[in-house]
Amino acid sequence: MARAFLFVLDSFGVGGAPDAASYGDEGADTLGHIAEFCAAGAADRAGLRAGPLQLPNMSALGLIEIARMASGNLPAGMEMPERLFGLHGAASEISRGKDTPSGHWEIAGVPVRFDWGYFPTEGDAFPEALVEELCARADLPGILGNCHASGTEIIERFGEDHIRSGKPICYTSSDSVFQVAAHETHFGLDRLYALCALLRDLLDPLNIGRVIARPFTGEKPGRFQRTGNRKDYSVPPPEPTLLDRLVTAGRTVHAVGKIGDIFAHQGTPREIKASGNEALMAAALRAMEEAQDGDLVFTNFVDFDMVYGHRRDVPGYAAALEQFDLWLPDVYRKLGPEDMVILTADHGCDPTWRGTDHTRERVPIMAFGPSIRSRNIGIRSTYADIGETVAAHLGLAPGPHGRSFL
Ligand SMILES: O=P(O)(O)O[C@H]1O[C@H](CO)[C@@H](O)[C@H]1O
Ligand SMILES: [Mn+2]
Ligand SMILES: [Mn+2]
Repeated sequence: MARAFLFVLDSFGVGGAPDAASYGDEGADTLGHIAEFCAAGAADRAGLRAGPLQLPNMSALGLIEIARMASGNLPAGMEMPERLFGLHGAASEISRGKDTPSGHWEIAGVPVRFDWGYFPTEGDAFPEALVEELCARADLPGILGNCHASGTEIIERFGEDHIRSGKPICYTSSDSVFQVAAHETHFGLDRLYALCALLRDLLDPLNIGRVIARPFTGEKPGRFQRTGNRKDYSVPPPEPTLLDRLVTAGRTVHAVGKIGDIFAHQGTPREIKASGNEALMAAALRAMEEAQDGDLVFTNFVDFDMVYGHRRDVPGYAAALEQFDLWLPDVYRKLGPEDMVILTADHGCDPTWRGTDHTRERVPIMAFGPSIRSRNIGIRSTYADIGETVAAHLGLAPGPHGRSFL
């Protein structure tokens, strides 16, 4: 029997979402703009990388053709491969949110057709009654922030005040999210987690998708650093996902990185934590060795989004892609004759775009394995086709959303 390995390059969009304009994202193109900056010499960084974007392995898996199909543009400066391997295509998202849970759940066969709750961009972000209840129940002297913000900027701004006052830094973004930044030792990591768990309960009636704990260390601006102890408190998916279906069928889902958190720990009997793309890839490769016939290894590579996309760091994003590309032969070497790998993404986060939020884009689909012949699978109308393909590959009955491209 076969095994499946699903790798989500968090935020690696390829532009061209048909509904981008209604998100203010018309023209956003994570891959296209990174390639353009690289080709123009605008993504050189001493000691890190230089010149045109080099992704030879993903190009051989059809990435250049994917970009052309998805956005209408060829990524600048990238070299055309001599021949292609595997299935290649792109997918549009039908879930309304361009957030991580919506993207992952849709990949796992469950599009999100309802609207999440969001916090206002003007004035205080959080309702007064909520803040009062939070402070009373968690015995807090108040909160800092209470606005839309970039997570690294807001700890620079309020970090010292937070250490002095003991007030947690609370902020949001264009996602359905309540984020709490607090110092790992001055405030305490367990106390931060307890606060986020309490918030999770308080925010359910407002239909907020996620509460995120954002612990940091350091004593003053310029020295504050977020740690790998980030923790997401997601609401559970609205229907059984591919992961639940696999577990019901007696399979093991190996959830690497933040997959467990994203699925609210449903259908993730085995969770493997790692911080940083390199450690995540090492963990994924180990899980590939351990996976049995019929299993799924599902890995999220969060750095693309968290460390480079939201930070609008083009050279950093380009270097992370180039590094990831070099790991692909190691992935290939772990495959048995019936196995399949799918590389995809959950939304865009164009590092050249205004603001610091996600961007509505199509995502790439690159599927490969020793027994998978090269074929163009076109533009799929939902990410759910990815989950249905994994389901078909692993011998599950079809689910209610999406269609397998096998
Ligand atoms: O700016 P930071 O804290 O990285 O937050 C970003 O990360 C969150 C989850 O992806 C997004 O909602 C966005 O706000
Ligand atoms: Mn994401
Ligand atoms: Mn993000």
